[in-house]
Amino acid sequence: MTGTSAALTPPADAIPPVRHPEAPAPGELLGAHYEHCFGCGGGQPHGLHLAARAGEGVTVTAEFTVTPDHQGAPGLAHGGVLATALDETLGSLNWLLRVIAVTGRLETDYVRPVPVGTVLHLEAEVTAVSGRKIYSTATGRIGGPDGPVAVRGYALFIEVKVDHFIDNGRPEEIQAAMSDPDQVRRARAFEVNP
Ligand SMILES: CCCCCCCCCCCC(=O)SCCNC(=O)CCNC(=O)[C@H](O)C(C)(C)COP(=O)(O)OP(=O)(O)OC[C@H]1O[C@@H](n2cnc3c(N)ncnc32)[C@H](O)[C@@H]1OP(=O)(O)O
Repeated sequence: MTGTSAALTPPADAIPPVRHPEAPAPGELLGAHYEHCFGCGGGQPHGLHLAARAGEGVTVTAEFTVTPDHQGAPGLAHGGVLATALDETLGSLNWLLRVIAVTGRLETDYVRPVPVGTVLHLEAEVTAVSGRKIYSTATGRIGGPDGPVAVRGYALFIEVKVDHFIDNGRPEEIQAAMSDPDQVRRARAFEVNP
């Protein structure tokens, strides 16, 4: 069974997404937006280390290798970890819009079990924008980029100001991220257009 709730159906007056003119070129790796992000950061030994690449329009592709650290049942990926991979891939789309946004709602269909050692091939696209609301979908395939679908995700991201992070994040990490001498890395920690 598949499908999404009404909250994930764009309203009639939603508009198509507009790729930012300075978005990374199709084929370019996006890189980690924050070293300590569980989804993409290199500083998380058991994280997903998901690598996303810009596609055409407002689309991305990404890969994530399931390791023994990501198990739920013996030899199988944990469903929450797979949701994280979808969330991270969907979240990276907002970089192509150059909008700061957080996940408001994420729905997931689990279609096939995903064994440890599998490379999950993800693709995602923004389907519509309505004010602060960004609607997007993703699929994760196994056995290759054209292999069978194992997971699907549907999300609503909500645009926020950088204050969302500054006001709500733990001060230690906020201070550390803001005092990073690298201006681009400092901006991307908060997913801000540098
Ligand atoms: C290179 C890599 C780059 C970057 C790559 C980055 C990848 C990151 C991937 C991971 C992303 C995350 O995990 S983000 C972390 C997980 N998410 C969070 O922590 C968010 C926690 N929630 C919140 O802070 C808040 O609820 C917000 C910001 C989402 C919304 O609060 P708000 O700003 O007060 O806005 P609010 O008025 O409530 O909502 C605005 C509109 O959205 C709708 N709305 C809000 N929430 C929902 C919802 N759950 N389901 C349906 N609709 C919703 C409202 O009805 C309203 O519609 P209308 O009345 O206007 O029609």
